[in-house]
This record gives sequence, C-alpha cells and structure tokens, in this order.
Amino acid sequence: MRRAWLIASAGTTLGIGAGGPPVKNALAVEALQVPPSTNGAPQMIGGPCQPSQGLQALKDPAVNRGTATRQERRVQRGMQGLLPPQVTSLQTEIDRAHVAIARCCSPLEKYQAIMGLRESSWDTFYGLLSQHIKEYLPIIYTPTVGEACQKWSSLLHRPQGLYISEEDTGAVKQRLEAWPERDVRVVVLTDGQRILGLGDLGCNGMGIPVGKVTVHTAAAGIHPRWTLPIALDVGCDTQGVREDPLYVGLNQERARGSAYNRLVDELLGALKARYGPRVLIHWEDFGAGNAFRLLTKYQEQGYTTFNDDIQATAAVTLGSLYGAQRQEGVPKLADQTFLFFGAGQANIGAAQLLTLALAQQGLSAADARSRIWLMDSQGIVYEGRKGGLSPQKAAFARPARDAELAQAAGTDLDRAVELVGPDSLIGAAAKGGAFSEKVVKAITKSVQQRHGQSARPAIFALSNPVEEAECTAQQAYDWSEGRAVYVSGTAFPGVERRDGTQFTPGQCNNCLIFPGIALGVIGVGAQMVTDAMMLAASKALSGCVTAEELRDESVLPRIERLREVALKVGAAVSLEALSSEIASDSEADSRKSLRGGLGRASKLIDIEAHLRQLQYDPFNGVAG
Ligand SMILES: O=C([O-])CC(=O)C(=O)O
Ligand SMILES: [Mg+2]
Repeated sequence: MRRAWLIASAGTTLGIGAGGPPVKNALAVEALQVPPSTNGAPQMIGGPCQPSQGLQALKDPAVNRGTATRQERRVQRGMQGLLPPQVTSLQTEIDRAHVAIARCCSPLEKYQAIMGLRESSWDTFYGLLSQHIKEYLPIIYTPTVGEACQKWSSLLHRPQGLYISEEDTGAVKQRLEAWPERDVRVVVLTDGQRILGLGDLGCNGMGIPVGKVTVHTAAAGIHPRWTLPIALDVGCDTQGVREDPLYVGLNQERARGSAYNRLVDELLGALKARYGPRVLIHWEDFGAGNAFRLLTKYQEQGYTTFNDDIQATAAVTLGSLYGAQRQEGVPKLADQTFLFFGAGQANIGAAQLLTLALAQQGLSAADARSRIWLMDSQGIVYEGRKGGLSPQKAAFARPARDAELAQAAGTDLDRAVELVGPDSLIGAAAKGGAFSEKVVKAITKSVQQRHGQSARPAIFALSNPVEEAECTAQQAYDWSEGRAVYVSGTAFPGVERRDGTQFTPGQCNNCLIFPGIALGVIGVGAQMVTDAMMLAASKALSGCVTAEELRDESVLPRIERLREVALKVGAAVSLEALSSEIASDSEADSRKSLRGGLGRASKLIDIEAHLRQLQYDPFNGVAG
C-alpha cells in the first residue's frame, strides 16, 4: 500500500490513523484534532492515509476495541465476521478484561495478561487502569515489573519499545526509523545497569521503560503515541543474566568509555533530529557512574531532560518530608537534622533538592548542608576520607572536624544514628532490613531528646522492590512505639496499631512525580527541566495530601489519586516554566492567558484546563 504522511500545523483536523485525541469523523477516516506540537519538530502524524482494514486494523492497539467497536466502524473497516456479533460498551470490554486477568494465579501471570492487553487495545487497557489503578499499578509497575525484568528473556512479548545495541553504533538513525510514530514527545531510556534494587539486568531492563511510559499515560494522560521506551544494550555485567541460554541481550561485558559514550551520543542526536529539540528525555535506572554524568552533559547541551531516579525520586522524597511536617510532633524542616543512608542517585538527588528547599526557608547553602549527613557502604561521608569521593558526595562531605565521629560510627548505622542524632532517616541503599530495631529505637530516642516527648521521627524506607526496603511499616511502628512517620518506595500492607485499628502509610515512589513533570513540560513546551520545576512539583505534591490521608498516617497522596496528582504537579511545573520564561514561545503565545496577569491560583486553574485538553482519554477516543 502506498503510504503518505500528513504534516499538520497545530490545531488542524486531519484524517489519519486512529488513536489520537478525539474528534470529528469527516471523510470516513478517523479524524484527529492535532494537539499543538511543542517539541519543535514538524508535526507529522503517523499512519497511512488509508486506514488499515479487517484483521490488520484489529491487530492495531490504537484501533482495536474488541466488542466495543461500533457497527459503522465494523462496516467501514471490514471487521464484520472478525468480531462476535454483540456490540458492547467499552465498559463491558473493560469488565471482561478484569474478569480474565483475575483468573491468573500469580502477579507475573497477571503482568503477562495485562501487558498482552496493552499490546491489543489501548482504550481497553488504559480504561481498565483508570478504574483499577490501585490493583494494577503493583503489576504493571513496581514490584511485579521487577520480577518481569528478571524473567524478561523467558516471557513472550510483541515489540513494545526499541532495542538499540552497541552493534547498532553508526546506524542508530536507521534503527530509530523502525519506530512508526512521528510525533514522540517523551522518550524513556534505560541501559539496564541498575534496575530498581535488582542490579544489572542488561537488556532485560526493557520492562522498566515500558512500565514508565505506561504510567506516563495512565497517570498524566500522555498519549501512548507520544511515548517511546528504549533499552540501550551495551552488555551486562551480571554473569547469571548472560549465562541464561534464553537471554535476549548481547552476551558481552558492559561497554564503557568511548564506545559507550559514542552510542549514547549518537542516540541522543538521532532522537533530537527525528523528534525535535524539545523531545523530553527521561533517563531511568542507569548506574551511578553514568547517571549524573549523562544528565549534566545533556542538560548542558540544551536537551530537555531529567533523570527519574535522581530528580523525580528527590522530588517525591522532599514531598514526603513536606508532608511529614504536617503531622503533629514532626519538627519543622529548618529545625531538623537529616541522615541519608545510602549515597546513590536517589539520596544524593534528595540531599541536593533538600538543600534548595532549606535555602527557600531562609537557610544559607552552608547552613542547609550542615543539617545533612550522608552514609554509604564505607560509613559517614567526610572530607579527606580514604579512597576519595565522587563530586556529588564531596558536596555533602562532613567537615574534617566530624572525622572522629564518623570513624567512631564506622559502618554501623545504629551507632551513626546515636552519634549524629537525626530527626529524619532516609534509606535508599537497597539493603533490605538495614533499619534494625536498634536503629529505629535510637532515632526515636534522639528526636524525643531534642524536641520533647511528643516528637516523632521520619523513617523513610525507600529501596525497591519490597525485599530491599530498609524496614517494613509494621516494624517502624512497633519499634518506635507508634511514633515513626513512615513511607516506603514499594507499597506495604496496612499496619495494625496496638488498639487493633489499622492504618496505611504512604508510598514514596517517583510515579507521583514523573508523569506530572512530563505533562507540565509538554504542556508549555518547556525547553529544560530545572531544579525550580522539581521544587514546584514537590510542593504541589504535598499540597495534594488531604487531612484524611494525614489521619491515616499517609504523608503522601494515595496512589489511586495518581491522575489527579499528575495534573496538579503538571500545572505547577508548567507555571514555573512560564514564570521563568523557559516555556516555548509558540505554545505560550497560543495561550496568552497562561502568561497574563492572573493571580497564581487562577493561573493554575487555567493551566490545568489547558493540560486536560492535551490528555488522552480512553473513553473519548476515536477508535470506537
Ligand atoms: O520504578 C520505581 O518503582 C522507582 C524507581 O525509579 C526505582 O526504584 O528505580
Ligand atoms: Mg528507576
């Protein structure tokens, strides 16, 4: 079939392949109200001018709605006979999927069934997620996605993203052309080196960007067409992964140095050339040695980019600290001492953002840093420690006068807590069980000594998946005699109080932040992702927490409110981009009121309305 691609200007209505945001049905082909392109690329809408027919159409997840396909559509697209005669609502299709998935016996079986649905019908899949997000988020995302990555090589998939391997060096542009979509706005990229807390899974890490783009759509309504998951395969240093005869990746040690850099550079250049200068690059689960370096390098080169594990995790951690402050007994942020256990991307990012938050509360940068202690596998980080420090750790190294204390603590966390006397303990070291009874008792005692009997420590066990968590919610509660304000990276079941009542602490996962960042950036065509935008996101997140959630010991909004939270975070991010003049001119000009003289609250409402218009809604698609 001859294929022709349509190039559209913002706001026009075109006949194209199905699946975009809603609209009129002119010319007996799907019509799409083309949302304004904010990535600076010519807006080419993917899809042949002639819509696919019959079985071909039903194999397209953007078109297929199963029995919810309208009769006229069945006739137009030659689908009669290929579908059972009953024409139902999308709700019936969703209910059918729900029943079918409920038959699966394990989380991994559910993962396979639901991801199969994603490959078969976007509207049914995202409709199902919108109605059952609490049930399915732990399947499509952490923790089950971790198990899926560990077993990726023995799962059956249809292509869900792009694999770019070291062998593609020199031909990345051509590989990128295999991806059918012309208007991609968010690329989630991993090299698989540090998948959750599971280590180097190489090419099997693909499950993570696939899960993240799914959450971009489910939470922020980023259209599935606008997202592209990429696994960069440069090898894998985990012997066990490579020895699996079914392993799908390159059977080699990880490429490093110039070979690695050349491939990343070529990929980033190709993405920019194909999708425009403002395509959002979301880095995910890179090793610490590359994560900071690549982020800085491509920020400096003018890419619109953020690292989820550094910046979005930082924003949700800071959001949790803001939320914790709203609980009675928790000292104000500016009066606290913070001990970060683990000095990897998550905790360094959180320490960096916290420094900015404290500066906003009037502390000098030096004073802010003096409240922060970092502890890694060699103990407390201090100036002049043997073996040297990375620049990121060096920024938080304790002055030489603390060397003696650090040496006395050694690598014992309970000793460090006794000596430092923190009010907040933030664990992100992927050391399951590191917050022992002794540690929890020591921090509870130290907070009470400094701030009085009713004071409460913040204990954050952020490592993923669940077996890597530093302590469970129940342990934190029991060992602190009910005082700990607790959050975890992966959801825990409810905690039983001594009086028999239950409560459920919040889940401090970057999924409360990254979808809103993408929505906020895309919504105004922001040219970069700044720390100020991350701070704005944290504040918006903690602003979403309700009094009822606080009463239920959740200092973060409930995960089932993901979509509502993404919109609030997105609006705050867009507003920050507009105020600091980093929104693209064309987009901001088309929405003068967003820049205009309205008050902050009215502007936020106006921006939310604008962002809502851009969101994909499975119940309002064109495919039916
Ligand atoms: O994926 C998650 O649940 C959070 C995350 O980014 C990580 O742990 O690397
Ligand atoms: Mg991650």
